Amino acid sequence: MVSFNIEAERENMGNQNVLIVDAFNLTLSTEGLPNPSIYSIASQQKRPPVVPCGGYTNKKKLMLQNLETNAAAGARPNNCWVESIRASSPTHMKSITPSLLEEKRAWIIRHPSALDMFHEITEASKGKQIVMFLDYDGTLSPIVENPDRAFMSGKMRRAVRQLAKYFPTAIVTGRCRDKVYDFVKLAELYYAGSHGMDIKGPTKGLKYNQKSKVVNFQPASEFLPLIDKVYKVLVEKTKSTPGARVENNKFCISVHFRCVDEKKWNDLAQKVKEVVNEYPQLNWRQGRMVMEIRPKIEWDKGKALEFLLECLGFADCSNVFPVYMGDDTTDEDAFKILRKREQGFGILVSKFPKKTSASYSLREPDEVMDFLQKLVRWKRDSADTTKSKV
Ligand SMILES: O=P(O)(O)OC[C@H]1O[C@H](O[C@H]2O[C@H](CO)[C@@H](O)[C@H](O)[C@H]2O)[C@H](O)[C@@H](O)[C@@H]1O
Repeated sequence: MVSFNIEAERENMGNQNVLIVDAFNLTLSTEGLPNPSIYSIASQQKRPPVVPCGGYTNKKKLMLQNLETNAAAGARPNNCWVESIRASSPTHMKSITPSLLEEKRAWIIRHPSALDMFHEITEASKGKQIVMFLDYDGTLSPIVENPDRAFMSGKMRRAVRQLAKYFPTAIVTGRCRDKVYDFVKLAELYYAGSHGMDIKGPTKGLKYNQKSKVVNFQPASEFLPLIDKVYKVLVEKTKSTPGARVENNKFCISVHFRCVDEKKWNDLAQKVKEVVNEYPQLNWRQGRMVMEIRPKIEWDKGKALEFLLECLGFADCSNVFPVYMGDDTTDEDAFKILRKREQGFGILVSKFPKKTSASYSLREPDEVMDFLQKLVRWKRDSADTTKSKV
């Protein structure tokens, strides 16, 4: 018998109702199962389930159908929710077995290390302007229990500062913009806080493109009073759950599960959902051990990336090469945009195989730093070569 970790994420976005089940993370007996490659189920009412390729045993089929039914009914089965939260931020790979290792190898072939593929990446960028987009938590800073103490190292800050000397660089985060600025402390960057709902350009002058505009954009500003109100309601409602923490991210709210006893996760999720259900203008998504409550508007990290490219004067350019690095489900919106535009690359930061639209992977923030430093050296060296030829 082989057991897998679980990841089942329900994205509850507007009228979408999507359940993604990641087979890497699904705790199932896989005895006699075919290759459990990554699959997803789009669950929309009245639409028949999309059955994953390949045959599955009845037991697995049944479980998938149950998940489907639950998602369509707007409910998440309790054990599924717990597993989904647990797997949103795995700390170790359970039961490493030959077939799991095989899966991991197959995943790495599909999403090779950006460090190993450095030459290919820089070759593909030749003649184009690289623009860097960096998520914060789990990408520039390691994941820690206390969100107020998610500091990035001095070495990482130096790497990002160097990076911004050569490439337009933006921090794109779920956090409140001011808070992430307090962590990063670099005035020469663009910052997109609250999942891109609060965007501001550099306050210290780096001008990369004649056409670049001054940036100050808040597409969800009318939601501010509502977010403040719901934040207070959530603080009140969750105060009886030991370890629960509610974070006001200005245009969105995070409810943290990381320090809550696993036995209380269902209960906490239920409380949060009850509050959110009271406000049809809001919805929620699951992040790493967190529920993120936000305005129901068509705006996300992917839209923020496109907006920033436009501000930088690269709206309809073919000579731009955006690179987006992130570790979380919300970063997938940006990875998808890059795929759609067929420009640049997404790099997923994860030690564990995950369903992703990113092209490459890096295991952890230290590898992100190595990649950024390498990019700076490459750019510097190519600038020196050009100079010596002149
Ligand atoms: O878009 P991001 O920059 O990745 O922000 C997403 C959430 O990040 C933070 O929470 C995460 O990091 C915490 C500190 O390491 C960790 O304790 C938590 O479990 C993670 O979910 C931030 O605190 C949240 O508000 C953001 O929504």
